[in-house]
Amino acid sequence: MSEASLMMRGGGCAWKGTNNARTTTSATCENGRRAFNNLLAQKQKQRRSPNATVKKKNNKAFISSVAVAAEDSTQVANEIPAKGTKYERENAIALDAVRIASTICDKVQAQLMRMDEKSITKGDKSLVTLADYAAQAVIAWRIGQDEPDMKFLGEEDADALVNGGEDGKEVLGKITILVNEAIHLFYPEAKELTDDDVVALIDKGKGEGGPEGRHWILDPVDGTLGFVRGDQYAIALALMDQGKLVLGAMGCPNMPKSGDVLEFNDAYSYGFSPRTVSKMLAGGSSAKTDWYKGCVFTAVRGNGCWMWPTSPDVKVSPTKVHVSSAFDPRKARFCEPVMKANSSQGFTASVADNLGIESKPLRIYSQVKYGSVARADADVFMKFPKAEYREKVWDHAGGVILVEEAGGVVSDAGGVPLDFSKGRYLELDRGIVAASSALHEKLMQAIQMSWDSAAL
Ligand SMILES: Nc1ncnc2c1ncn2[C@@H]1O[C@H](COP(=O)(O)O)[C@@H](OP(=O)(O)O)[C@H]1O
Ligand SMILES: [Mg+2]
Repeated sequence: MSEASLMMRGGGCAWKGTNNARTTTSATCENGRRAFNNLLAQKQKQRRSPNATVKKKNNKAFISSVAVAAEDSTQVANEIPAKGTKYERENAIALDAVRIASTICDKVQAQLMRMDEKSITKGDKSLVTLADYAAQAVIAWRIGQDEPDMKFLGEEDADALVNGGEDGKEVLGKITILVNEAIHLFYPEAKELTDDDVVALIDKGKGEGGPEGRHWILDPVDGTLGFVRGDQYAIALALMDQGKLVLGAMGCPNMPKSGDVLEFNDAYSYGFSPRTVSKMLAGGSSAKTDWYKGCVFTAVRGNGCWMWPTSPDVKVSPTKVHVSSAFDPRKARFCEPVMKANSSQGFTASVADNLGIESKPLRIYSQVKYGSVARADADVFMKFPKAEYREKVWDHAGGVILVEEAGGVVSDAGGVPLDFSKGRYLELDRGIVAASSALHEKLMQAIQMSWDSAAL
């Protein structure tokens, strides 16, 4: 089906769940919006007040990075993202695909929070949910409408569903319902998909990648742990052409529009736990007509990084975002994984210390961290996994190009850019870092100092 024959229904993106689900979701959204606004108001009051002493040291860096973001993130008159570039069509497809998938993730995350659904443990002990499978299927479907012969490398496959007996069948049935609902929300005329169609779409992700030709790379729900905890997660899509990343589209349905509330540590000082706040924010962002959370970042090589509202119903122009222009590492703010098991927090603390960073780390689940660096909520991202851990391409592809196009540098700990053309895994020197080019250079020196004094 060509793009022209896929009719998008104008204006109607409210989720068509059962009445019950709808009422609960909108009540949750209303609470979330209220909690968000309260938190933001307190933040702003604190910033305005000359007597504000709470976490002053941390806030210095925080205020400077917010100010830089406000200054640099401009709406560029007459500039339309990706227009006239080689990947203009693919950019539109990727944005659309991620937006459709976001409606699924929103719905499933709200179900998980109400305990109407559960996560599933895969053979390798990692978590998966209905949303991981359904989001991969709709993204494969949307790309396939324009590129039936696409090559696709995704995190999920349908083996456990197909070989899972009655349980597998039941889960697959639920996924098929989610997939059809989401597709029809955007394309009411689209053909109803069967369970077999959905299996075939999920399994398109079994591609191997590599240096030749074009490959779409997808993590349908990156940061599944954040997702099941009602926290941050990302739908991370990228296109690689002849071994090079050329496009990224990353949905962050729970990312606050303002970086203020991303501040994990500070949430405690307002009487909310981060979990409470994010639970209240979870779900429902695609049905919004205002914009207080949720965004999709897109980037085409050479065309900058852009931030859009998650829902096409929010009629706001995309904003071009830039990495922080902070030059003094002492004012910098760094972000890292929440889970100690995924990155050495001792090592990043030592690097931060060498750089003179004064503020606490911003701990965020998933590739939302790359989005945070791209729009200058944070100045630096660091991840140092255990030596035996092999990073997968889909865990970074969508996010890396966003930071690069926002003016930043992403590399391994030896300063070498990441190579996504080697199949499903990345070959890395120790860890991954992202920062503005000015800070990246200093970061490399600080890592070496820490490395020399204490090996991981
Ligand atoms: N032991 C480990 N060390 C480093 N990364 C790990 C890991 N186990 C899982 N991960 C990866 O870390 C990702 C989550 O990133 P973060 O910790 O920054 O939130 C996971 O993505 P998924 O949740 O999509 O599987 C997974 O790919
Ligand atoms: Mg992942």
